[in-house]
Amino acid sequence: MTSASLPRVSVVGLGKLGAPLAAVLASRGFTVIGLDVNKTFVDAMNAGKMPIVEPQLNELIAANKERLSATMDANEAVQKSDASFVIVPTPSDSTGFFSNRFVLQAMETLGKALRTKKGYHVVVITSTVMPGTTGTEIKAALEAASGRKVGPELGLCYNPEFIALGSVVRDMLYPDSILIGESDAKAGDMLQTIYLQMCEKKPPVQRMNFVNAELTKISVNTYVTTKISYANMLADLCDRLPGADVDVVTKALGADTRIGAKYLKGAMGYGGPCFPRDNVAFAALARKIGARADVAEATDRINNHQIERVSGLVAKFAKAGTRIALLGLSYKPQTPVVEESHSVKIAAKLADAGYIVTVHDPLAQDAALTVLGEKVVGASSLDSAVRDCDLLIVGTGWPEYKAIDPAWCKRNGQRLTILDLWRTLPADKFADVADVLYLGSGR
Ligand SMILES: NC(=O)c1ccc[n+]([C@@H]2O[C@H](COP(=O)([O-])OP(=O)(O)OC[C@H]3O[C@@H](n4cnc5c(N)ncnc54)[C@H](O)[C@@H]3O)[C@@H](O)[C@H]2O)c1
Ligand SMILES: O=c1ccn([C@@H]2O[C@H](COP(=O)(O)OP(=O)(O)O[C@H]3O[C@H](CO)[C@@H](O)[C@H](O)[C@H]3O)[C@@H](O)[C@H]2O)c(=O)[nH]1
Repeated sequence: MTSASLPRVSVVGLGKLGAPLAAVLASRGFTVIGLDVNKTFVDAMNAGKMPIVEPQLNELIAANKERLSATMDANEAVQKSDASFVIVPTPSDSTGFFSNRFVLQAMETLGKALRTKKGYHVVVITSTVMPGTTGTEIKAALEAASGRKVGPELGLCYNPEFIALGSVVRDMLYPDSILIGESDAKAGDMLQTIYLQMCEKKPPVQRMNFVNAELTKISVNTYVTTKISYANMLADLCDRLPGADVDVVTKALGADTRIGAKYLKGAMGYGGPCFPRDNVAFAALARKIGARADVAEATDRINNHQIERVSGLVAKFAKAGTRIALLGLSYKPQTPVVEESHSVKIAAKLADAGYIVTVHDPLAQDAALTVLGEKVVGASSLDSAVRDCDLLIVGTGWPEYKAIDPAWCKRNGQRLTILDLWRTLPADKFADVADVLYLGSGR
């Protein structure tokens, strides 16, 4: 299809997910206009360089700027598009539910703008929302603000993305499948057309009603985290069984095609903006409607237990007052994001227990120090962090840490203990100067 014959798209919310979606759509021939309430993001998109760490994002924006613009004016965004993807935050509230307050604000502004727009328009909710809310409060807010009924003149879809930070562009171009919850076939058809043009290989498209799509999104994450917590439960067992090695066991387990090898690394557990909150929301929903969610609750409990598991291990090797260097603060390598990072939680717990904690991260050190405040000290360099500690913890498996020089670990006649929570360092390389202890490996 030529650009002129493709639906024009607006993307509401130019954050970690919205900005890459706008760039990927433009790169596949769509004319895209971004809308955000944050002027910095709008100006940055128009200047061709977003302040977001994501591989290929700024290259795609620069290469496709003739089809990509941004505005703070909802009227302009609506007039210049046929479909609007809404990708605004849905933070967890105190009950564990995702709050729709920003989505509802977006329905209000988009709806008002739609009053003066002629012709068909589809509103696509991409933000992760609680099951049962697209067809109720979100639809009602859109209809009230626009003065139109969802139907032949106004489509509504729920269409979550299954992207992981650090591979957002690739995940959008090569998804396993596309999930569409639709108000009616006309809305779903338009969204399917957009995806079949956007994705490099034509993925299977799963179309259904809103609530099934909402439940599928949250179920994918709760199921995948169940695999991770299962691997961590095994790792805990392996810690205590001489000769056991969790990597050997999970490799063999993953070879069974009913189980599969992905997301089965028993190590520190999952963090980040999505996984930890999804089990909490799932369980809160189940409680509210009188169902049981034992698996989701256990998955969350095992994940939270990882912090105790590590602090218990530290206490075996070092007393309060010991100088500890904790390397890696982001919730996974290659991102500056520290939301729900186990490393940051471990740093806080150890500092509260009286250890003297120095922290290091290639990208996330500033973000982590904002959370941790004066409890810990930020390292001036990797080498000084390693040289000036009595116990070393590798909390996030950044590849950079493989290059740590064993000479930095030399201590006058003493051997340095290194707790390597993701099995990042090659233990043999340090054999002369340090004891590298891996979690999940029975001693
Ligand atoms: N980041 C991820 O890995 C990921 C993956 C899948 C799903 N999600 C979901 O996508 C949604 C957005 O996540 P994110 O990480 O991109 O958030 P983000 O905080 O990085 O970006 C959100 C953007 O929305 C803008 N915004 C807020 N209210 C607005 C409004 N009324 N109108 C226009 N813009 C508005 C903000 O200024 C910000 O730029 C959430 O529901 C999240 O759960 C995120
Ligand atoms: O075997 C594994 C694999 C991952 N993790 C941890 O799981 C977390 C999440 O990792 P990842 O999936 O790479 O990152 P996210 O960007 O959080 O993406 C997840 O969350 C998004 C938001 O819902 C979804 O869109 C994605 O499909 C889903 O993978 C990280 O802390 C990882 O260290 C493990 O502990 N063990």
